[in-house]
Amino acid sequence: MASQTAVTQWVLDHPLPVALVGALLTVRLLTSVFYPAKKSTIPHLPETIPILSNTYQYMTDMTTFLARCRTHLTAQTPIFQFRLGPEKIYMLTTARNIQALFRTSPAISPDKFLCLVYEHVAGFPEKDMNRIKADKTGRMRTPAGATKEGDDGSGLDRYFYPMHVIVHEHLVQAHKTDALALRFQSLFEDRLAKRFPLTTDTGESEWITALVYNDLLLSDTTSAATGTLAGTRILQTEPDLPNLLWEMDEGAAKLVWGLPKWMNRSIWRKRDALLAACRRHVEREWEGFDWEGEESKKDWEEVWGASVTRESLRWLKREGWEVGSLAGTLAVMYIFGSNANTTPVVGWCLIEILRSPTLFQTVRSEVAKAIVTDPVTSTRHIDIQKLLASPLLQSIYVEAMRLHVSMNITREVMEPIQVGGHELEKGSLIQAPTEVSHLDEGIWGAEGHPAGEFWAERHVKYVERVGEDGRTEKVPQFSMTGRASDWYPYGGGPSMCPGRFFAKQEIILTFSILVSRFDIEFVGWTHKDGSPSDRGPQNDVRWSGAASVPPDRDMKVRWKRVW
Ligand code: HEM
Repeated sequence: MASQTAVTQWVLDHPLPVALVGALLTVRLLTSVFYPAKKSTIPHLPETIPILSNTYQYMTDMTTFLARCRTHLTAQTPIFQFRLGPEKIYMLTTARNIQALFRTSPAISPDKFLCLVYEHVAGFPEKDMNRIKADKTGRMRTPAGATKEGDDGSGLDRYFYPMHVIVHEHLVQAHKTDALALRFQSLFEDRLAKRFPLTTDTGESEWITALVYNDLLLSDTTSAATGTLAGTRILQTEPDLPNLLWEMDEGAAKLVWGLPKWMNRSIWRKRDALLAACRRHVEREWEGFDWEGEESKKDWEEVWGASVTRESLRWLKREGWEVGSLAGTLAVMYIFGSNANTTPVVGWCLIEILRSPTLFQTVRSEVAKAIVTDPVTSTRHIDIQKLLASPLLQSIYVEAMRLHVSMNITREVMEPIQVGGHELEKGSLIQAPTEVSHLDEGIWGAEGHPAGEFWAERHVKYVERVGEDGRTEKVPQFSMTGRASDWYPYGGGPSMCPGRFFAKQEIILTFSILVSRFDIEFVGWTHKDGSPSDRGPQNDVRWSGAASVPPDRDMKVRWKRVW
């Protein structure tokens, strides 16, 4: 009787795992009826209870699941399969297989995963979700499945292609990205000037003790990046926006796969709060904005921010999409998705630079080469193009992304396709976990610098060059030769992240501005609330497989602005 009560109590105390196991058992039963096992040469990921164990671990403990993937995915066995409930998933690695995944082919589509994001995270209304799900025509001008030559898809209700065109015109083109980077730089420096005012007597600010990640980056970088992409007006009318965004971030990875509302109401409430703020903004500003005027042609204006945001929303409205889809696009593509992925990487770059006094000084000298002084006003600024040319700074950026972006890049098999000598079944999913390729010792390991460790110079090589005086000298060069395909934090192929150029500029600019304009002293490691911690930060495993992974602890520093 006592043990029966204990079991009942355990069940009552653990509603989530119990409900999940119940649901999985049902799925298992239905699956064995509707999906009878077919013979396949692709090995299965071992598990104790068929379908259940792997699914449960995938949903509840991605870090351990990915650690198992790292042991099972090898050069000899670069692909295996497992079931995530009713879905068959192939997990794969090696540059060759990844390249196959990223090629433009009607047999492979990235849309299913994006649809999950639109539906569960961006909250697109049902009618619009049906339009997106019905669009099987891909991102190319010629619709996938076009039957006659010259078919340009006119007359079809397309979503992915027109959005692809807008995003590429306004985000990928170099002059657009450069304009965004300049805007970010000026908004970020304005924030810093307000927060760390220079005193008239010393020309420097007061010393301030603060947490690098939770105090500074989560507020000041977020405001500058949001102001750049989504405009500064929304930050004035919805001042709580940065908090809403980071509150939603706590559970966003769980939302993607459609976690039912009753299982975690607070995550849904936070999502709804961010979406509601964006919806209010769209409703408040739409009518008053002159959609034909001068402002509507600029690279940036304060109401919608970057032209990519304005043009995405303009297109959706013109094509009859509901206001909920406009708000979801603003919230998830241009506010949440961008901040939630760039900020953790900036955080890691800073943590690595500041924890080593030698690296801090080296980075400072490197950034100094990109500082330009105006001959008339004597004011200084950082020249972004010079900064981005630095081999060391690029290497630090690539290294932080390698170690701290963990995404299972997902594709759907639309037609049976051969990958790595195996035929993959139509209707199944393929995932390439960045965590497996990015931590591969054989690819990234170097003597004294194992793949799992941060090494600022991992992507710098020294090449001989004949100088102007005729003497041979060794100069540093940024290099990923031979391993570029094993680094894919931005995915690849037609759906490759179009924000990657801006993200790189934002990340390198942010840590360079802080390191060059501030004197900084390390005080100690802390928990997120500022209480002392006995260790430095590690990846916060709750984000594994789904995003850039933030640090689970923080770094307390004393700093003052010196210019
Ligand atoms: C470190 C920062 C970032 C990371 C790691 C990242 C990563 C990714 C990944 C992995 C994808 C899916 C690619 C695929 O399936 O092949 C993606 C898509 C996308 N990203 Fe990013 N991203 C970052 C920053 C940004 C920024 C700053 C923006 C916007 C300004 C952005 C906008 C988008 C959009 C619009 C898509 C969808 C593309 C499509 O469906 O064709 N991302 N991103």
